[in-house]
Amino acid sequence: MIEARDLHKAFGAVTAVDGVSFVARDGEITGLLGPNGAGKTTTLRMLYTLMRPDRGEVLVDGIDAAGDAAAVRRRLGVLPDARGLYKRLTAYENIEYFARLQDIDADTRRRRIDALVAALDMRDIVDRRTEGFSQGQRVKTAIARALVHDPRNVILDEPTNGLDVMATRAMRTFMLRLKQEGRCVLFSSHIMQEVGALCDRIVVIARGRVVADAAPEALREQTGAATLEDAFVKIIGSEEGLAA
Ligand SMILES: Nc1ncnc2c1ncn2[C@@H]1O[C@H](COP(=O)(O)OP(=O)(O)OP(=O)(O)O)[C@@H](O)[C@H]1O
Repeated sequence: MIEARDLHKAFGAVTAVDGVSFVARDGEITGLLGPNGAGKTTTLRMLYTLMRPDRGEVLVDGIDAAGDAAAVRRRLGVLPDARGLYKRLTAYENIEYFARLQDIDADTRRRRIDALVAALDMRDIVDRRTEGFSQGQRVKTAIARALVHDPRNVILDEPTNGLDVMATRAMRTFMLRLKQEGRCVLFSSHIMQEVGALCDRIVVIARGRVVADAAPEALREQTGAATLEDAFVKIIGSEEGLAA
């Protein structure tokens, strides 16, 4: 379980995150949805301990990130916005390097990497150096690397960004599989259809604040909109109206 409690973050005069609170539960997919610049990446960065909040708390499986960041990191698998692979290493070596950093023994390493390579359908690329990889191939490698220590909680920053239709579908299937395994899956997106199709819960963020937090169907009903996309536009529109 991942919990954001009243998170705040400013960069000079820019308030990126302004009191964000929500809970992402185990066995559910939670979508953080918002327009460009809403504060999604900044929120996720605080959740995965890359960035310290100015104020507020992050709890992962009840552990306070400010108190024990290392324990929180062990419980998290993260696909950051910058996918960053070692280009001279093969995909396998990239994944294995992270497994070694987590002190995973050789047998377990091999077993887990084989399982991830099969699940992500990356047998044809696993022994290639990552230099020159396509966007989709990079994302797969970065996800396998993020999950090699078998974390209970998974944070994905715009996981389908730059992927083609087939790769996007495969990514969605993979996320549903993580959910079925009982993990807590939290991802960011600005694509309404994607969030609507996948999520048990949608947290809508605009101008650094949570403006809605509900199941997709409830969100539609609350706004009286015909489609989720209309609901989203209504929610964001009213927020901007309020702030103007
Ligand atoms: N390191 C930084 N320095 C200065 N400003 C920043 C920094 N990181 C984020 N911001 C600002 O904070 C705000 C929120 O940015 P953030 O990247 O969290 O939004 P986002 O919702 O992820 O947007 P997008 O969908 O465009 O990726 C923006 O106004 C952005 O310019």
